[in-house]
Amino acid sequence: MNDTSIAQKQLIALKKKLDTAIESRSLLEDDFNLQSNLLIQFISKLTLISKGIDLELDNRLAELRTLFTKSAPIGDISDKISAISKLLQQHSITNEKNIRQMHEQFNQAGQSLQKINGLPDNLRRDLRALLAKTKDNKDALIQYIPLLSQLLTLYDHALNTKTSLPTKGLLQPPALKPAVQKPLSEIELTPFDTSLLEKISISLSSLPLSKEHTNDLLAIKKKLMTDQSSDEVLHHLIEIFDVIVADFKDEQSSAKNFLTHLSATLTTVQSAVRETIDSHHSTQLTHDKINKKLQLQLTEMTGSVEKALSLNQVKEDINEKLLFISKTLEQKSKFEQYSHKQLAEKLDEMSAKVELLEKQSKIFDEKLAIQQQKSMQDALTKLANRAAFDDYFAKSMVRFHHKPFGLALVVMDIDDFKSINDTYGHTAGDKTLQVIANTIVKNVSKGVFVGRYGGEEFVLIYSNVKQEALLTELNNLNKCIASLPFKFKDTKVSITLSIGAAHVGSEDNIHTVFERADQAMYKAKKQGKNQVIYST
Ligand SMILES: Nc1nc2c(ncn2[C@@H]2O[C@H](COP(=O)(O)OP(=O)(O)OP(=O)(O)O)[C@@H](O)[C@H]2O)c(=O)[nH]1
Repeated sequence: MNDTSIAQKQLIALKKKLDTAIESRSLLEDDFNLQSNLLIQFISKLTLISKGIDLELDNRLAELRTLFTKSAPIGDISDKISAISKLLQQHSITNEKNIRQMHEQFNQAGQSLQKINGLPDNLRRDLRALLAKTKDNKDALIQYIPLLSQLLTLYDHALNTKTSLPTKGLLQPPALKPAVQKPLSEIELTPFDTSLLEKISISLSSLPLSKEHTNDLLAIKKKLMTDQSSDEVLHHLIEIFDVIVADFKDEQSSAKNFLTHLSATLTTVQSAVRETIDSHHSTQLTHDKINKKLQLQLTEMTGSVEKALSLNQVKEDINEKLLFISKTLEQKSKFEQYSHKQLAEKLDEMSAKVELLEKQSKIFDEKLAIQQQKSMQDALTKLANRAAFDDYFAKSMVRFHHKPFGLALVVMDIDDFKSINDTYGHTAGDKTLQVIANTIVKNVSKGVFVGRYGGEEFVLIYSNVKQEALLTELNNLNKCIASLPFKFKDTKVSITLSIGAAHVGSEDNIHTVFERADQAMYKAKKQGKNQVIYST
């Protein structure tokens, strides 16, 4: 083989190597271009998402994109990326702060809405469900948007029910339009808003007044529901204030009387005790005197015996001294009788006073107990009220978490109760509430807590019940209520309940279990009312 052919062979081999290197380089270039494109696309998307959040971030992302498009040196790209990372880190901290703030604002606004009196039950229920959904912080601000929209809808409903908005919270109440001055005759003839009257009437039912004043209030309540011109309503409202003030004054003067009696009796008992102590002192002194006299007489007698010269003289002396001693003893016995009698009289007097004091305290204790019972009792149905329910349920939950037992909560709501009020009047509505309350009490097992949660909603707490037994009892109760022979204005009316029930589980707290029972009741309403739904 000559030199030329060797060189040619080497040339061919070199060309092959060169071709392979070019191919690899173009593959690498394709790969790099693909990755760059992907990165550029990613940066573009990131730019779109973060657009408007921060101008500096916008600019830096645009610069990074240009660096990639120009295939700039990796050092420049890496510097840009680290600056962007720092910015994003700051944003993440601000974002977390914003989420926390939004969470607080959201809940504050929800709770402010909850505090408004007279919200319709379904609105209140929806609000409770919404607040339960936002109990924990969300991961992103964006998740609050649908929740905020729901909250705004609830505020809108609340506004439409014409209740006043709270002054604090997410939304401020809209500025009121200046009232237009109407002619006096027109004002007097304007009928009063009946829903407002209903609310006043419901609040009146829960006032814990004395029996006499409660009857007065009931009479005014009746008039309030029939006379509805502004003038008449105003007059009845003043009457109501008068009754409340009179009850308050009675209560105050009865407490004052008791305290005056108590103070007088205490003073007499105190002076009797002081007198007894004084007389005990003087008795003691007299006793000591007599004892000393006796001692002296005995010593004298011993001395005269020792000094006597004859037996006759001893006899005479002793006789004389014994006479003195017997007189002193007689004096001592009389004195003792007298002081015993005096002490007994004083003790009798004192025990009579203490007895009186005990009687007065007992009366006051009973009054306090009645007052306390009233504050835990619903005035209309005489069932336990919401405060009593909260207290009982909280205690039951504590017991349950200490040692689990068959604890179940039931929420009941009268179906279409508004139409009873609207068609047959508020008094018929009140009567219905009373009859239903009595029927519930009569038809549930012994030991079940029965309370009026508010409006036409009742709650039961079972302390030891299994699911099957609970459902049997609730279904029977439901049938019993549905078959009650209500008759208003000669029309037979059937009234039904929607019932939701749930057992307490180890993970539950007061709110979660109430929510489940309430949701079950709501489901019963949605599925056609007059039924029991158990939440598993
Ligand atoms: N008479 C009377 N009515 C009351 C009392 N408390 C609440 N209400 C009325 O109960 C009604 C409840 O109405 P809604 O919340 O619309 O419920 P509903 O008509 O029962 O409808 P559903 O719950 O969907 O079956 C309102 O008209 C309240 O005024 C009360 O103490 N006495």
